[in-house]
Amino acid sequence: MTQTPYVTAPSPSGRDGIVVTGLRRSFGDVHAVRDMTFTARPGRVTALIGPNGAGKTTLLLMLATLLAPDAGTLSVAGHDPVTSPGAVRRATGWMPDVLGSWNALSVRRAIETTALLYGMTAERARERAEELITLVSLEDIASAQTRSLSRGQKQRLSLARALVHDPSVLLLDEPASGLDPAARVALRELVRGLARDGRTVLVSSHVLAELEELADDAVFVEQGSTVSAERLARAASSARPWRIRTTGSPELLPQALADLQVPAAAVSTVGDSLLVAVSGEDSAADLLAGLVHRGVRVSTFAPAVGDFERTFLDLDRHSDPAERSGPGGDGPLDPHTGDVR
Ligand SMILES: Nc1ncnc2c1ncn2[C@@H]1O[C@H](COP(=O)(O)OP(=O)(O)OP(=O)(O)O)[C@@H](O)[C@H]1O
Repeated sequence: MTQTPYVTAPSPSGRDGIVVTGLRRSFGDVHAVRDMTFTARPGRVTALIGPNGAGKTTLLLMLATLLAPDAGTLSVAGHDPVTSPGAVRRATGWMPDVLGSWNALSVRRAIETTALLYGMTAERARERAEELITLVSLEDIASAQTRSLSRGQKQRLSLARALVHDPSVLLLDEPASGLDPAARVALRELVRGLARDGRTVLVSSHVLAELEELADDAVFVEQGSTVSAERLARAASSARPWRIRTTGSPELLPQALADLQVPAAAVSTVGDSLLVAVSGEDSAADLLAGLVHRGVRVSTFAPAVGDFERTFLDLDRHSDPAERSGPGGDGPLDPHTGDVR
């Protein structure tokens, strides 16, 4: 995707972002969304993180006016999706996890048609389609029928359609799914640029590694409920593994760790690294200073996993098993696949 996105200043209503309070939605006796409360702020990318079945898509559908809540309040760009769906749709770009497209239309015509549905003139719709085709790098297949697109190409078309009316709020459900590594990097740059211009971006994914570099903020969801700030703080303060690699004499590091009275149970070996469980950034800084002081030549000293992943795994460790029966998310999340283990 190109680095020169077509973006204009978002509408002033974008200043309001997304505000969700006490949201609930059930399907029969399946409580997909039990109690969600969070804010996604303009100018920032907010990650919606949770295992399969946690209620992310159900939430996004309610924000996009496509599903009515049973209880709670919602505000999108200052409008209520229940009472003002038209205003919310004008302000919101929605990228679903699976593209529903007009199979026989070309990529170009599909975007033009979306633009016409948003009330643009035929000429403006043609211009807008070209802008977006360039933006998401679909130039080579602009004339191809959408039925022939690969999954990754469909994702790009879906994003282009979400951006047609230059929305101030973007709801992206698994946007990187099916993209190759280069396209993922381009998507990240594009989405970050859209947020920098003042848009509110809410991105759902269960692949945490993907979200680490994309998002500014995170909302964690488990079994239909957002995780409280208190539980997040508890998770953040618990011991986490740091990866340490050294050059030079291999016995120096274990010796220095012993001198620093790091318990043997806190140390494990993975490949050519040691993983050391450390509580908090200050302790990590002290440990690094201690190693260097003892002459250890440290070449790598970093958290073994990303922040989102660590927090999610810690949440799982600290959760009450009695609370863990629900419509989904019954086991810990595999941070790479997002599957429940
Ligand atoms: N229309 C529906 N009818 C019945 N149950 C539903 C419906 N939509 C969702 N559910 C159930 O609600 C729960 C939450 O589903 P949802 O799709 O919101 O989760 P998700 O977090 O988006 O999951 P994933 O990461 O797998 O996409 C699941 O148990 C799902 O089976």
